[in-house]
Amino acid sequence: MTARNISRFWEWGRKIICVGRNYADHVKELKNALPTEPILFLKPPSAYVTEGSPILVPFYSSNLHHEVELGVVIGKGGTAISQSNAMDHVAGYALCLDMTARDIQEDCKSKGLPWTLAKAFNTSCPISEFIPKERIPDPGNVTLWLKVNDQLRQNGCTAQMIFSIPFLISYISKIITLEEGDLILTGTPKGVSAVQEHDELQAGIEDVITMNFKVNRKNQ
Ligand SMILES: CC(=O)CC(=O)C(=O)O
Ligand SMILES: [Mg+2]
Repeated sequence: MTARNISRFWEWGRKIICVGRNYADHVKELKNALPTEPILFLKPPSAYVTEGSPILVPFYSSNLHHEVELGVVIGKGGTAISQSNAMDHVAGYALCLDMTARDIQEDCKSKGLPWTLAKAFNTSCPISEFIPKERIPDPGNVTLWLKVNDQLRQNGCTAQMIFSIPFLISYISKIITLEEGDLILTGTPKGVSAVQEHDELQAGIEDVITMNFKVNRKNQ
């Protein structure tokens, strides 16, 4: 059997674990309460979409939002990983969008229902190429940005995260065993907004990477 290549981790069928409300400015813009512990939810591997394929608006939503996030790709699995060892479990990073059907999320929140329909639909996790760990020496201090049709909507620094990457790896791995190829989405800074069919999204991490996606017809 040929060895699998971590640079195509999205083909492995591993977990996508997402952290919500990890930036105070985004918590404020959505009028949510600041979390005292990380808020976690999952996306299935079928949520992945890579450049060249479109983001599809789910047929049941009329308010699809972008959320630009730093993704952490796990290179070495583990359970109850300590914060001090956490970065040894990281293979690299990916720039990610946590596409969110905001109208559906608000409805789920008001009814006390899970966020699956709002967060886990096909193409809800656009990702960049794999970024080897060495290319981001300090993931706790990099700037992420996102433009819609050339207009800057999000521009935030990972230094503003409420829960750091080592803390998140340690916290998550006490609850959900991490495996090689898993991806952790670390939350979005402020500036989330709606996208429409035919919009063009561009996002980047400083001078490390950029990625482009088109928004396309409804996903049904
Ligand atoms: C309110 C949210 O959708 C939480 C989330 O995903 C985030 O990044 O924050
Ligand atoms: Mg998010």
